[in-house]
Amino acid sequence: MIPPLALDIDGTLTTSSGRIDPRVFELLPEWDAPVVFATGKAFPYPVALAHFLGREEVVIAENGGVAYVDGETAILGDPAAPRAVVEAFRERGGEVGWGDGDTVNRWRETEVALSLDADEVLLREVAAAAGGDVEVVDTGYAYHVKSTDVSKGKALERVADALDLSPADFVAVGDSENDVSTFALTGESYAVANADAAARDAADVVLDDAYMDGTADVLKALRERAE
Ligand SMILES: O=C(O)COP(=O)(O)O
Ligand SMILES: [Mg+2]
Repeated sequence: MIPPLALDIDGTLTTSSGRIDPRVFELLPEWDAPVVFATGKAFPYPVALAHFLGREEVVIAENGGVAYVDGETAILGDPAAPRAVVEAFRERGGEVGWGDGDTVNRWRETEVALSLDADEVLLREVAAAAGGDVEVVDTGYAYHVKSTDVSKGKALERVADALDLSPADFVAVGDSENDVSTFALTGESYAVANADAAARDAADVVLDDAYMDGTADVLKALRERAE
């Protein structure tokens, strides 16, 4: 049987330049099991990806702060503490760094994402001063200021339950520290070759190939195994 998938987006379904790899549109529309997009990006991004793949929209956004399955949205984190940290960071001269409009944060419900150009040392200092409830996660694409009790893994437990599955039924592919909680719960976990140290350590297998080259290899192998 073809297994359900829990797929990270940035660094996993993309090219090295951050574009969605065209093989996503070949391999995923016909995948005959649930596909959960589990991302640090805001809610509309994975919804749009699922929509334009013609798939059911089953998504985890904001590193687990938002989950959507069976037409129901669950907000799984309180934005107050992360927002207060970013406010204090700004008061000390820090900049979120996305420029005017800030579509990165516009639709965020539970956390705040900052550009990698932001002052990381100051951000971590301000977050540490807030006590243990807030953490800074570096995905390689942004710094995320989030509640410590929010994770992609916890959200996957909820989504899997709604699908009458267990997280252990899933195969996960990812590339960064925000995928570690997913890797801990899924039956099989793969880190693409571009993955950071945390994801490499947590994965069952570190792939030889990077970005979608690695992910496509996993998907092809899973399909062959199911035949
Ligand atoms: O938006 C980010 O920072 C990372 O997103 P990802 O979880 O899909 O890799
Ligand atoms: Mg990623």
